[in-house]
Amino acid sequence: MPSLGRLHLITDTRPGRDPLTVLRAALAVARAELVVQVRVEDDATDREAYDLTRRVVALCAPYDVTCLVNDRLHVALAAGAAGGHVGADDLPVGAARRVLGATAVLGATAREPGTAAGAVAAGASYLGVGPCHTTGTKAGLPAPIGPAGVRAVADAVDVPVVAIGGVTAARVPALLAAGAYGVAVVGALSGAADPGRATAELLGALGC
Ligand SMILES: Cc1ncc(COP(=O)(O)OP(=O)(O)O)c(N)n1
Ligand SMILES: Cc1ncsc1CCOP(=O)(O)O
Ligand SMILES: [Mg+2]
Repeated sequence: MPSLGRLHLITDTRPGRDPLTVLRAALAVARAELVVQVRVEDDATDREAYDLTRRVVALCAPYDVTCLVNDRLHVALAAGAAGGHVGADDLPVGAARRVLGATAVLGATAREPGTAAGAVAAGASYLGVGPCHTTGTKAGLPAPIGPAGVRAVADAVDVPVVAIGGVTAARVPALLAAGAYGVAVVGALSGAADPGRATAELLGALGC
């Protein structure tokens, strides 16, 4: 399995956003430190998810950047992505591993140590842990777990912990100190006036 990048860019496909422009800017700066997760709105069609993923895979290939697909593992397989990410409302981790195969990258969402250990035992190769901080990107989430919550999970598992939710460059040091391996962001790049510069700031905070 290839080593995992530390900066995970999750696509923002809300109306008015331009995920491919943001991706191009981030790729040029981050190169192989980047992981891209294609995440579409729940009401997007599989065809829309597939078309976007094909374009992302093509953009990532020259940089040797890993492309993952959120939730829709059949889209990941069909579009030639390196793997996927599942949470509590998606396929169970063990089933996701069977779908993707032994060598794929498989992320699972965890907010507490017991869930995290179970996900790793079932085949997760990394964990997305959060929300760490308040986020305006996804509604209906439980209260933020903060760096202390990240530490509790990181202490319980031996796979990379990727902190998510309200992550900014300024918040990265505390997350790393809590045991995070990397971070996943939507708004910090999608909402940035200069996504290339924002990528550089996040990488600098990550020590990349
Ligand atoms: C890296 C990472 N961590 C967590 C999530 C959230 O996944 P999930 O809980 O399934 O929620 P949705 O993203 O599907 O709305 C993630 N996507 N990536
Ligand atoms: C999908 C998801 N799951 C937990 S927080 C989150 C959204 C993160 O977005 P942002 O980086 O803009 O806070
Ligand atoms: Mg999900």
